[in-house]
Parts: sequence; structure tokens; C-alpha cells
Amino acid sequence: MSDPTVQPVPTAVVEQVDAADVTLSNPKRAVIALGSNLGNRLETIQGAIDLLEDTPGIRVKAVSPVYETEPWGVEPGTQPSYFNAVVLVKTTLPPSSLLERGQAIEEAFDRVREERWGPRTIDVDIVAYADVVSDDPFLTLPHPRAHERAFVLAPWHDVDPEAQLPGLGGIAELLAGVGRTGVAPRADLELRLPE
Ligand SMILES: Nc1ncnc2c1ncn2[C@@H]1O[C@H](COP(=O)(O)OP(=O)(O)OP(=O)(O)O)[C@@H](O)[C@H]1O
Ligand SMILES: Nc1nc2c(c(=O)[nH]1)N=C(CO)CN2
Repeated sequence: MSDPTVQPVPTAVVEQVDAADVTLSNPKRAVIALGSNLGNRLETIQGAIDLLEDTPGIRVKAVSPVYETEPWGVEPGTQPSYFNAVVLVKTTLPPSSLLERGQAIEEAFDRVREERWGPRTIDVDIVAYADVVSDDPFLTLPHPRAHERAFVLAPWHDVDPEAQLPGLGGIAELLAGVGRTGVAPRADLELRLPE
């Protein structure tokens, strides 16, 4: 997230996640992770990206390569593999509205919530919003497990190798620490940056 047209903001620890100062003239950068392991995974992830771009107040600035990844956090062999990608956006929405838009997109793809880390048509996670740090359970920032997930760090690193996770350090170092086992780029497949 090193776009020079966006003003960097100092790291802020906020009790209310929407304490970040966002105005039309002061858009913020955010990092969104997408994952799918049910249905047509590529089409669904592309559809979610297109719906993000169709949202007033969100512009998709970069789309990562697509990765095929082993399900994380569950018994091996119990779920289909995931497709994962990361998009960088600029947004004038406050963090809570960005999360709500992500949840509406999950609903548009009939996401069902049954078990923790269960299979899903689409998952839309807010990985980071500017440099906001928040422990609000409704929206924890940065995402509390992003730093240990190669399926987030690897695609994010492809589109922004210098990125930092506020409070946790550079994503290149975090990725080197977790390794790339079970996370493979699908060079035969491509996601589109919306026009
Ligand atoms: N950074 C965040 N991004 C998305 N959801 C978050 C975030 N922080 C907190 N949440 C909350 O987490 C709740 C559960 O989200 P979800 O069902 O997508 O979890 P999950 O994808 O199964 O697991 P994980 O949180 O480990 O990725 C949401 O209702 C949301 O309010
Ligand atoms: N490989 C992979 N594993 C997961 C994923 C995901 O997107 N990719 N999402 C999860 C809950 O967010 C749990 N486990």
C-alpha cells in the first residue's frame, strides 16, 4: 500500500473502530482477503471483486494472482481446497461500513455460516484499514489471524511487497516465517482488475 496519492496516517489505536477520520477528500487504503472453497471458486471471487468496485466509496486498485490453498485450521482432507486472493482498495467508507459491505457480498453469494472455518462460497475479510489498530470483536484490525496465514500473506506480498501489518511488522518477514507450504499460485488462472 505505497500509493503516493494517499496521505499516510499515523498508527492509531482506537477503541471505536470508526474513530478513523475518513472523508471524500481523504480516502483510506484497505486490504481485503477473499477466499472460496465451494462452487465455481474463480467466478465467485471475480464476482466479489466486481461487487466491491460497484460500491459507491470503494475503488479496487490492485488484484493479486489467484492461489490454490489447503484449508487452514481444519482436519486435513475434510474440505475442498480454497482459491484465495487479496485486493487493495481505496475507500471513503468507514471501517464498519466496509465490513458490512463485505458481509452483504458474502450474502449475495449465499454464504452459509454453520461451523467455525466451515466451507464457504465466499469469505470477505478486512485484513487492514489504513494503520488502524482495533480490538473491537465486530471488526478487529488488523485481522487477528492474517499474520499467520500464508494464504493471505502470499497474494498480498505479490501486490504490495513492502506492506506492513500495523503492530506486527513487514509482510515479507511474516511470510518468510510462516512459509508457503500448501499455498500455490495458479498461473493458469487470472482475476481481472475492474475497469
Ligand atoms: N477484520 C475482520 N474482517 C472480517 N470480519 C471480522 C474482522 N474482525 C472481526 N470480524 C468479525 O468476525 C465475525 C466472523 O467472521 P467470519 O464468519 O467471516 O469468520 P471466519 O472467516 O469463519 O474466520 P476468521 O475470522 O478466522 O477468518 C464477523 O461477523 C465479523 O464481525
Ligand atoms: N486455505 C484457506 N483456509 C481457510 C480460509 C481460506 O480463505 N483459505 N479461510 C478460513 C476462514 O476465514 C479458514 N481456513
